[in-house]
Amino acid sequence: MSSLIAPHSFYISTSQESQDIDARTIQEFGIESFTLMEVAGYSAFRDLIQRLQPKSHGLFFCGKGNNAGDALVVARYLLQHGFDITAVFISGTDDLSEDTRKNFQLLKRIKEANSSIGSLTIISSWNEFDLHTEADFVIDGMLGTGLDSEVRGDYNKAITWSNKEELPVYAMDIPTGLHGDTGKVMGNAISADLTYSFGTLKQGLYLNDGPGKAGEVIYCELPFPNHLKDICSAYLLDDQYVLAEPDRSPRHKYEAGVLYVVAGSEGLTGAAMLAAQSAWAEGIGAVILVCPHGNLPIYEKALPQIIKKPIGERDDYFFKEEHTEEVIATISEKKGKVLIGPGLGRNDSTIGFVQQLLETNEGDMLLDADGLWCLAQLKEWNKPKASTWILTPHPGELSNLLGRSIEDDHDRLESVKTLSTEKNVNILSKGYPVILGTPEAKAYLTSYDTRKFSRAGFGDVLAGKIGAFWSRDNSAAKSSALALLKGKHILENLLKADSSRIVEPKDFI
Ligand SMILES: NC(=O)C1=CN([C@@H]2O[C@H](COP(=O)(O)OP(=O)(O)OC[C@H]3O[C@@H](n4cnc5c(N)ncnc54)[C@H](OP(=O)(O)O)[C@@H]3O)[C@@H](O)[C@H]2O)[C@@H](O)CC1
Ligand SMILES: [K+]
Repeated sequence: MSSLIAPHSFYISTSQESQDIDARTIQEFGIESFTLMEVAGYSAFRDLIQRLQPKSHGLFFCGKGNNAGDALVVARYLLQHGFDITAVFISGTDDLSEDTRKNFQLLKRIKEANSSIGSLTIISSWNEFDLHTEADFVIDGMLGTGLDSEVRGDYNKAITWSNKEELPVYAMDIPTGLHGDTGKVMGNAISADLTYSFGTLKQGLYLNDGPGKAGEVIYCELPFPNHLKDICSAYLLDDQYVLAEPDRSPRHKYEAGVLYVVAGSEGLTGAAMLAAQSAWAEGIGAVILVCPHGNLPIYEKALPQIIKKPIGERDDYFFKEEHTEEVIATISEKKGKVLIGPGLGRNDSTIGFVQQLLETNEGDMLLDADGLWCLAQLKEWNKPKASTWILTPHPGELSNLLGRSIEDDHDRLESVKTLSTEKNVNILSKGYPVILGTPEAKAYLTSYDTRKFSRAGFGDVLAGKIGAFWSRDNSAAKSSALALLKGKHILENLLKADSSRIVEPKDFI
């Protein structure tokens, strides 16, 4: 069982899922759509008013669907607070959705009733909009989850105009033109500084072009009943719910966790060292490096604190099939987790060794680097029933495991969900975002910039950390999440001290 229970504010939905939750809240639960729109707009307003210059001038770009209605609610509140509002209806005002039409009436009515509030200017088509209009900010209420194809007509012009101006842009729900599921730009998309995501976080905000287009994402709660939100199966990873690290004060050396690192052939010992050092730095009871005997002198010198278990003969510099039994006996000595892969190499006999180990070792295994390559060569994955696996592929390795290329991050998300469920494994798919898939068909996405971790060596450090956390905490998902968040915190601190700093794997040990 996955132990990561995300609070509802971290639920990620597809457009269809959010429309279903909307519809069921209205029809089954009995909250009217007009009320939902009011709550959406009001919660965006509450945040916005703290960011905007008092009584400044906002341009509200509106479509004709409910996304525009959200923007008009914001406009009504800001108008009452003395802001000047220019509402530009890209498709005119004749064909507005029912709730949006009502909000349009309310906006006009509030101005008519109060002459002392801000000014209200209505522009009924893009053609009537003066391109030299001076304003302080843009509210994007053109298209939300209703986007169904590449952006059409004057929306394109409004997006291009906005992207050329230097004004801050605040998007309602999704930046116009960004696909809510894939995060791809549909021909053209507005670049927002901030996006208010209503009711659930929209998946597209975190995939492909999403992070670049959405800017900061703020979740706005809507009165959806919790049980309806449970159709979501993706979540944003966050410290708030990934529980604090397990207790670091060991009662007995081995009770604080044992990690076997099966790694490091000749010429590739650096990877094994990074992984072992990274795990050791987490203060676990023991890190036991299981290595080909010939490489022992290198490790004796470089890793004095780490227990070494040399395998085979003094002239064995890589793992061979004949080592399988000895390795199984070694990793069965004490209860622990096994990290296999860093710097193993791809010798035929090493591949045979790894494959035998995968099929016969009943314990829990974390497969990284060459370990994944060996797995990908197998037609069938005969994972022993009792064992839990965590796989940590980068996009190329994920492609190998799938036996096909991956188109983009949306494809990667779908593939990780399917593969982890079908194969009953945990998959930590590296990339931006990192996607953590569990056998229960749940996916957790990182929200910070993981691109700094793409250089060689970071994978070994991450694998060491996951292994260390896993050796102390029995949940594969939580261990993976703790390791990711640890990297995030270290990165934030390093960049706080020096924002231009080039980070290296050893910074994260
Ligand atoms: N439902 C609720 O309870 C709540 C919903 N909420 C809000 O509603 C939003 C969803 O609203 P929605 O479903 O009305 O769709 P929306 O994004 O406004 O656009 C639809 C219009 O766009 C048009 N159009 C489509 N594709 C296009 C393209 N490529 N290029 C150009 N035009 C295109 C299409 O017109 P067409 O041209 O097809 O006639 C259609 O009329 C959601 O994101 C959230 O903000 C919140 O208030 C909370 C409660
Ligand atoms: K929008």
